[in-house]
Amino acid sequence: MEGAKKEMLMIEKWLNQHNELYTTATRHPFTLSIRDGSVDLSAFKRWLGQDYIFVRAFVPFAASLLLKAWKESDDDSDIEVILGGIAALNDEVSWFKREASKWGVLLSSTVPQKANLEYCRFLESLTSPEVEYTIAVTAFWAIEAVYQESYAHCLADGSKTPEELKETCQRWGNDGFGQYCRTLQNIANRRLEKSREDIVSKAEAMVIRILEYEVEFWNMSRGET
Ligand SMILES: Cc1ncc(CN)c(N)n1
Repeated sequence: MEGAKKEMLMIEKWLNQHNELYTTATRHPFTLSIRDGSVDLSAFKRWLGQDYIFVRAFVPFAASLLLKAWKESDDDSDIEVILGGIAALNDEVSWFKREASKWGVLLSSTVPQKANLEYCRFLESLTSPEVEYTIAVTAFWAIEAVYQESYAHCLADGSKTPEELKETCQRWGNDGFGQYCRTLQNIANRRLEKSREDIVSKAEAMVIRILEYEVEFWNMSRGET
């Protein structure tokens, strides 16, 4: 419409403001090496073992988010979206077990590295009832979005992703997961629009921390820690 200026939504605004950090998280050398086919398979196996541990901690966080949505959300459909996400995580746990056995990664003896332990501890802190739904759902979106963006890039035009890693990339890079992340983003934006200034600032700080944790998580694939 002529003359009408569209207000930028909160998350879009943050992604512009923190573009450098977002790009570091979503175009990390590890995922770029998958995309260009130069990936070191031992790095991939390290990532696989560590991510299985992370996902196991992510499930209780998602469950706590479901409880917050039930208590605090102004829209009933949020619960269905989050429940769908939890169902996908159920599949994800089974997939990790199958994939680990395919690659000879022994999950039972995989020791969580420092960056993973710290990220999991952070997730656990977000399960507290004192953490508001708006903050938690924004965190949930950010965590899922980094994987979606990173792995979709491994499948996009010009990628040379090895055949045996395409299924991994599909898991988070598929269109359905992309749509799910956009729905989470819409929920977070809707809540942020209605939130007090201090909640919005807290949510922004949360997104920055998550992007930093995600970068540290990818860094673990180098196996230096
Ligand atoms: C570290 C991390 N971040 C995000 C996701 C996507 N669920 C994951 N599996 N692992």
